[in-house]
Amino acid sequence: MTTKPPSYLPIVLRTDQRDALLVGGGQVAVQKMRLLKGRCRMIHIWAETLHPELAALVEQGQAVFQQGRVEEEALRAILPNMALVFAATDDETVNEMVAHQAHALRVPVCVVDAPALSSFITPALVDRSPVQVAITTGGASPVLARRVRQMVEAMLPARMGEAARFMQKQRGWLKDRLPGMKQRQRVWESFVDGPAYEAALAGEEDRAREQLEQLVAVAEGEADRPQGEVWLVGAGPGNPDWLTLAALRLMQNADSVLYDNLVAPDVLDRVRRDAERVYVGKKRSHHTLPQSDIEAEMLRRAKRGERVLRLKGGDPFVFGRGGEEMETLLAANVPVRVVPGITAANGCAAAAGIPLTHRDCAQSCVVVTGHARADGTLNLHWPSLARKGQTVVIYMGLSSMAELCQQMQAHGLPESWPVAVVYRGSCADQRCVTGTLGTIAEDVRQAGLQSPVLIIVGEVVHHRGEVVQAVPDYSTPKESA
Ligand SMILES: C[C@@]1(CC(=O)O)c2cc3[nH]c(cc4nc(cc5[nH]c(cc(n2)[C@H]1CCC(=O)O)[C@@](C)(CC(=O)O)[C@@H]5CCC(=O)O)C(CC(=O)O)=C4CCC(=O)O)c(CCC(=O)O)c3CC(=O)O
Ligand SMILES: NC(=O)C1=CN([C@@H]2O[C@H](COP(=O)(O)OP(=O)(O)OC[C@H]3O[C@@H](n4cnc5c(N)ncnc54)[C@H](O)[C@@H]3O)[C@@H](O)[C@H]2O)C=CC1
Repeated sequence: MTTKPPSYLPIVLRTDQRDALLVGGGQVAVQKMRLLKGRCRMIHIWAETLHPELAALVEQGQAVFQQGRVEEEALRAILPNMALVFAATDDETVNEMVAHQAHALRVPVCVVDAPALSSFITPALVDRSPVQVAITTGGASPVLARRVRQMVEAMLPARMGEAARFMQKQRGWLKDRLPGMKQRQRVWESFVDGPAYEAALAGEEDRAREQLEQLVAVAEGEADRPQGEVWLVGAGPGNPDWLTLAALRLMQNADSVLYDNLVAPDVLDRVRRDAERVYVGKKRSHHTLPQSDIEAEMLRRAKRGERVLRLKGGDPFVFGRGGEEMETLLAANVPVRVVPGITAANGCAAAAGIPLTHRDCAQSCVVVTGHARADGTLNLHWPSLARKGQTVVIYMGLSSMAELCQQMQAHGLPESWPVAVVYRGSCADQRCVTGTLGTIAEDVRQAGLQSPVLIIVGEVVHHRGEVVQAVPDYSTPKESA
């Protein structure tokens, strides 16, 4: 005969005015204590021995300790004062006895290693108080519950609790202003979907309040949709696992996204499905849209209320022209948020296993652009680049590689000076070619590398390690040299 698995109802129990009892003082009791701490009036711990973390809590007056073996009589006396009980000793018969007494007195009890004896079980918890997410597998797999918690942790902004508290504070006056519940609901939906929410998350109460007032005015039919915002966001070198949590959140919230060709398709896939996608290009010498048109497009969209995501490969402030875009937008009074991304120097170095600095050979690292001037020459200060003890990282340098290598040697570096060229670092089709100032131009030509590449010049290239690739479905890098 098969027994039906237990069913559980997740509810939210008020505990601040009640005490809780922990029977047992070991590692597992510590885990349960962390849940109770700050949520109950007092934690009572009954055990023979006490884990140092529990002892510290007793010291601080947040828990009281009763030392010794649990006794039935005394247990029955205190149980009715408890909101809940954990039986967490390593002695099965003791845990059973505690459960039995608790059931008799109808006090909720969790026996940590015996769900069958428990009237409740403990969920994994994501805490952004007052926002809390409890995860249960109904006892099927605590490790799975913990894994789900990790996923939810990554999804919820760190300061979500702050935004929730802000929203709570506004509910009183909002109810007076907008008596219709449907109307209020719509205002709150626009709030959490929009820049006001981002302001609340950032702790900018005044700005959030101002924007909420605007939404209310819109609901009352007294104003147009408020102005939008532009988010300048770095998408990193291409591996979607290397996006920041903030980038991912904004990608999920944007109304439209303006992206250039360095943004990997895997990254773009993570943008909200119904966001309008605008390709604004930028490959060497054939810009899809000139920079001024890109800026005008962002302005136009923000002015009509959109949350515009300007998604850039790498980092917006490292050779990304994010500085110019920010200045234009701010001059037009459009609010701008900037979220950094992993820039190609960091990303390609990590992906290729080349440290950018190393105590043995590189005390500094210089990043420069290898983008040539109209006359085809590079505008770089060679004496400060061609130095030992330093790593030089060149962005967009493929087409001027020959001049670069020649100038480095003309300014004092030996022909044997190491160079690495990384193509699409961190992406599934990443490649890395290594050589020297004397050979690399030919090595790269033979390997058939195209743009985009990042060039790393310096002895750190000798420290290159065969690192495990960051992209999970990726076998081994296609190698030459
Ligand atoms: C039924 C339940 C009763 C209860 O304790 O409430 C229970 C029971 C048992 N746990 C066992 C083992 C482990 N438990 C964890 C971790 C957690 N266990 C938690 C809850 C629960 N555990 C309840 C079900 C919750 C649900 O599924 O909904 C979490 C979620 C919350 C918390 O503890 O606060 C917390 C993760 C918190 C987080 O990280 O977010 C780990 C991993 C680790 O510590 O990393 C291991 C070792 C790996 C393994 O063995 O699986 C064993 C076997 C003991 C043995 O074999 O000796 C039993 C007994 C049994 O299953 O019969
Ligand atoms: N639910 C869960 O998440 C997990 C449960 N477990 C189980 O939980 C139990 C406890 O594990 P740990 O905390 O690691 O054990 P532990 O050995 O570190 O601690 C046991 C505690 O129980 C106390 N104790 C034992 N008999 C007592 C009695 N008669 N009266 C009062 N106190 C008594 C001891 O003084 C000690 O403080 C074990 O049975 C273990 O198998 C283990 C891992 C995870």
